[in-house]
Amino acid sequence: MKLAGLLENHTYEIIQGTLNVNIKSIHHDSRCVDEGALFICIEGYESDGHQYIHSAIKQGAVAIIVTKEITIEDPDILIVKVKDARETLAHLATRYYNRPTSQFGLIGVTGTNGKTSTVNLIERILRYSNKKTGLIGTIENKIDDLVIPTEHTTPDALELQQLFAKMVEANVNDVVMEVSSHALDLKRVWGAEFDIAVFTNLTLDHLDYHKTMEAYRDAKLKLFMMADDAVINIDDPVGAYIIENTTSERLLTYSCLNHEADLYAGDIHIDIRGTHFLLNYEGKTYKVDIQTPGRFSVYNALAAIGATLLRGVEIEKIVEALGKDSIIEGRFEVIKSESGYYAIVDYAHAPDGLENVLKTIQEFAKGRVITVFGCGGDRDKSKRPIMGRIAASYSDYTVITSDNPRTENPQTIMDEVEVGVIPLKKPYVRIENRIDAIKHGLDSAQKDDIVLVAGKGHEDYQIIGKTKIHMDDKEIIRSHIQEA
Ligand SMILES: CC(=O)N[C@H]1[C@@H](OP(=O)(O)OP(=O)(O)OC[C@H]2O[C@@H](n3ccc(=O)[nH]c3=O)[C@H](O)[C@@H]2O)O[C@H](CO)[C@@H](O)[C@@H]1O[C@H](C)C(=O)N[C@@H](C)C(=O)N[C@H](CCC(=O)O)C(=O)O
Ligand SMILES: Nc1ncnc2c1ncn2[C@@H]1O[C@H](COP(=O)(O)OP(=O)(O)OP(=O)(O)O)[C@@H](O)[C@H]1O
Ligand SMILES: N[C@H](CCC[C@H](N)C(=O)O)C(=O)O
Ligand SMILES: [Mg+2]
Repeated sequence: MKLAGLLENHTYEIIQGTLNVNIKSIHHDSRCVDEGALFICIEGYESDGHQYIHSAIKQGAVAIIVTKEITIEDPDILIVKVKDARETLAHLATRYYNRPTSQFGLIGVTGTNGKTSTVNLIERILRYSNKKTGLIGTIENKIDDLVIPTEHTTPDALELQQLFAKMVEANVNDVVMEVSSHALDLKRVWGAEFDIAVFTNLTLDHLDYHKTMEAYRDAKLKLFMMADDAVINIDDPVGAYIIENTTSERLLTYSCLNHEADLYAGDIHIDIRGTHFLLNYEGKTYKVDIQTPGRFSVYNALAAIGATLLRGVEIEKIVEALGKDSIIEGRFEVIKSESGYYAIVDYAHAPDGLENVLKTIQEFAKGRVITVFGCGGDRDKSKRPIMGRIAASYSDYTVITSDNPRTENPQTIMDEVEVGVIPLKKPYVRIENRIDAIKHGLDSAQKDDIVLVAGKGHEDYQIIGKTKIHMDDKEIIRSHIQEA
């Protein structure tokens, strides 16, 4: 493919060489460069792509895109300068793969919590209505039944467009994806043609990256400048801000508090196995049953209902699909022990998520609540004492442990969590080893107690330093208790 065509409608400056060069592949990682490749240099958070130009050329790169002044001895190498390498990467990737998102319906879900849950519900509803789907998210990527493992919630622009192109090849009708705030800020979804954008909620998280809640909110808002239609939670104050600023033409609002919303859920009943509510839509009432407990699950269901309605699925079919299959891996998964207590594995890893899950548990807990949790390293530190306070206030006993410490000292992370726990003057313990912590939580439980194991949900690993070891909360629980 000629670079001239790929760069059409983009601003750039040729430093040396001719645009007539044939590009066989595009890479931003020098380690992947092969013969005939275009190498695009990104100034990143950890390193600078410009450092790797020479090794890229050695490996066969014929063209380099830069944002800095550089000189190269080989006059045959094409050098092009652009202003924003991440935007250029997305522009090139979109064109290289022939604008795949113009070939299917694309739904993007953003918000602090509930993206994975909502995306999976949407996929299940669409599949239940006989659509062929693609899914991109935290747990995995999927093309119809084919599961593709993933590292990121939202892949980088190159990987993303390549994945979209595979979805086109597989003739999918609809793709539903999680769009993280990092992805929006780093232009990973730049150039994707969204039909629908969904807003779940905005609460404290990721301030290590965005610095302020306003910047975090405005990163999320970008998705609502890219989509034709939008589905918005108006119970979250940021919903109004999005409605004010979005360029989407058609809006569907949802709420559990405001009868004026397009989709309103009332008469909510929660038990340990699920949630039941009455949905008001276009003057009619529908009884909805989902298999995840909690008000937050009602919000996720409403978001999924809104998105699939906009994709043309009939309301009756949607309600039927939700009733059949709405359990999501690692999201409020319940394991009952033979001796009559329950363990719940959940991915709550931010204050709002943890509070929602614990409030839900309070609604049906007959015995004591024991919470085992920690916070991830190299991530927003401000949430640690807040999560500590929330855990201790809603639990009878708190076990502070390690999550993914990454390059931080786990004891320091636990110290920061403990700062929030201490003032509540309730029983707690620190056990760094997560396996021992979970076992201790379970051993402390009696009939009717609930042991919440939070933070890692579906994750089957623990990241210590830069190393991943196998660790699976559900597996640990199942091997330690007799299941009922
Ligand atoms: C802040 C962030 O998201 N950073 C991501 C980003 O890094 P970066 O662009 O700054 O890249 P860098 O590592 O500094 O390297 C700069 C450039 O040099 C290149 N390079 C590097 C080394 C080399 O030998 N040769 C080479 O060419 C790299 O390919 C890159 O182009 O691009 C990298 C490659 O795609 C990602 O691995 C990296 O994810 C980091 C590790 C990360 O942890 N990101 C998390 C926070 C994230 O994105 N999370 C969200 C979910 C959040 C949520 O749940 O809401 C997600 O969407 O997953
Ligand atoms: N709508 C919601 N509102 C608040 N909390 C929620 C909601 N849905 C789920 N949660 C809580 O947040 C946790 C994470 O949910 P989920 O994985 O769906 O969110 P996410 O937005 O995909 O997270 P991530 O940013 O890690 O991808 C759940 O395990 C649950 O505890
Ligand atoms: N997508 C979230 C996942 C957090 C999961 C938790 N187990 C952790 O490692 O902090 C993040 O990157 O902040
Ligand atoms: Mg997710």
